[in-house]
Amino acid sequence: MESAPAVIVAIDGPSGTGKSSTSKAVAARLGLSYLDTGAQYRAITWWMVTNGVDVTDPSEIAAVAGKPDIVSGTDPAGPTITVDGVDVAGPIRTQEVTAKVSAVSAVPEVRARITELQRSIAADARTGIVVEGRDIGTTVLPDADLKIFLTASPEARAARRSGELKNADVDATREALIKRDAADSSRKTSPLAKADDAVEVDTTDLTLAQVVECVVGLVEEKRAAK
Ligand SMILES: Nc1ncnc2c1ncn2[C@@H]1O[C@H](COP(=O)(O)OP(=O)(O)O)[C@@H](O)[C@H]1O
Ligand SMILES: Nc1ccn([C@@H]2O[C@H](COP(=O)(O)OP(=O)(O)O)[C@@H](O)[C@H]2O)c(=O)n1
Repeated sequence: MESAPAVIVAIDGPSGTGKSSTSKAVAARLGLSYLDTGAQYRAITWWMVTNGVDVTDPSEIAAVAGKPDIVSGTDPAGPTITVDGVDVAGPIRTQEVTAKVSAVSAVPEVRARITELQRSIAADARTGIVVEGRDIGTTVLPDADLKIFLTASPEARAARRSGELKNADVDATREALIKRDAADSSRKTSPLAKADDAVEVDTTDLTLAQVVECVVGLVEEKRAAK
């Protein structure tokens, strides 16, 4: 029997809409690989900060964008991320990296490098892959079999995020999210955007389990039609 063709799923949307949790669960359920592209942009930002690069200067960022070696492990049960062999899963989630990542990810040389890495990881995924980010459906994998664009109200997103961070103030978290989304949506090179052929799912009043069911159903429909 021939094995099923690889299926490529792109999941995009603003921060806190449930991309990572949904993508991991869908990939695990369907036996697919999983790639968190936000973690890659956070990793290159962490490297810039650690190496004293002035992240307010795009030309300084561009000049060293090719230096760090970023490797992503794509098992949805235990995704990993290293920079030059160092495990950075923890350090990439600090407030400092979160505050600086939009500036670094807006630099075209950074996007070109990370996009190439993402495409090669997707091409290597034997059974297929769920790739989550901001520009996967529009730019990185425009021929994906299924594109999902997750949304949720800023209040729901801030409540979810501040639930994860100890002592986080919901209002401050909401303002920070809105600011980062605005930066990500307004940059020139491949901004956060819904692809014309993406299915939009508003997760404000859905549980994570409901979102996962919805996406698994859509992937299965696409697989059946392949
Ligand atoms: N539909 C949902 N309802 C409630 N909480 C959710 C839902 N989806 C995700 N979450 C929670 O919200 C937080 C942010 O989700 P995450 O998947 O990291 O979002 P994103 O990757 O879009 O930033 C996590 O703590 C996650 O468990
Ligand atoms: N495909 C992507 C994914 C993330 N990013 C950038 O990386 C940042 C962090 O992404 P993330 O997915 O870890 O963010 P959270 O929503 O998890 O907080 C975003 O705010 C964007 O600036 C991007 O530019 N393109």
